[in-house]
Amino acid sequence: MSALFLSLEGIDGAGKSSHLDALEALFRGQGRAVTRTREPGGTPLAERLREMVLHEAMDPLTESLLVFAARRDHVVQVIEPALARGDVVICDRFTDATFAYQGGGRGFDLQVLDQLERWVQHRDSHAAALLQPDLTLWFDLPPEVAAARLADARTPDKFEAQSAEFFRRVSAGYARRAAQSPRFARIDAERSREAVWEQVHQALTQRGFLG
Ligand SMILES: Nc1ncnc2c1ncn2[C@@H]1O[C@H](COP(=O)(O)OP(=O)(O)O)[C@@H](O)[C@H]1O
Ligand SMILES: Cc1cn([C@H]2C[C@H](O)[C@@H](COP(=O)(O)OP(=O)(O)O)O2)c(=O)[nH]c1=O
Repeated sequence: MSALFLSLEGIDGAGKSSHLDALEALFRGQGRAVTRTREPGGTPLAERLREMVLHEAMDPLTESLLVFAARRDHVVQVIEPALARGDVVICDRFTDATFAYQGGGRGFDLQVLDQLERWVQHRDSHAAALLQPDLTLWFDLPPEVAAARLADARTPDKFEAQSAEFFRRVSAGYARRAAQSPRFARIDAERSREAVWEQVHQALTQRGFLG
C-alpha cells in the first residue's frame, strides 16, 4: 500500500485526540506501519519550540515563525522519512492550524503564511510541489460546546484560555482553508463519540484509504 498522510484539525476541545488511538489501531489492524505524531512538536527540537509557543506571550509573526520552524524540523526528520517508507502518518494538527490560529484567531497576514508554507513544505523531487496531507479530518463544532467540554477536562494553556470570539475566528479560518481544498473532510464533532468515529471511518472509506 502507498504512503498516507492524515492530519486531524479543529478548535481546542473539538474531540480529535479522543480518536487517535482508534485510528492508529485501525491501520495497524490492516498490517500498516503507523507513524503517529503531532504539531507543534514531533521532534526533540520541535517539542522545545512547542513549549515556548504554548506558554509564552509573543507577537503573531514570532509565533508563526516558531510554528513553521518546528514544522520544518518535523517534516525533514519525521514526516518525509515516514512517507518514504510507506507508513501511514497520523498527525495531530499540521499547517491548517497555523492558518486557523495565527491567521484566523490572531488575524495575522495570510499571504505571509502562504509564503512560509511554500518555503517549509516545498518538495523538490515530487509530482506535488508542496507537501500536504492526503486527508484532513476537520472536527467542527461550536466554540461554546468545545469550551464546556474543556472546562471539566484540563488546565488551559495559552490558546485554550482564549475567548469564544477568538475560537469563532479560528473556526472561520478552518472553514476558509476547507473551502479551498477537497482534501478536507468535515466531521460534525458536536455528536456523540460513536457518531463522530462513524464519520471518521466513512471519510476514510469513501476516499479508498482503508484496504
Ligand atoms: N463526542 C464527544 N462528546 C462529548 N465529549 C467529548 C466528545 N469527544 C471528546 N469529548 C471530551 O471532550 C474533551 C476534549 O476532547 P479532546 O479529544 O481532548 O479534544 P481535542 O484533542 O480536540 O482538544 C475531553 O474531555 C473528551 O473526553
Ligand atoms: C500546529 C499549531 C497549533 N497551534 C495551537 C493549537 C492548540 O491550541 C495548540 C496545541 O494543540 P494541541 O496539540 O491540540 O493541544 P492539546 O495537546 O492541548 O490538545 O497549539 C497553533 O496555534 N498553531 C499551529 O500551527
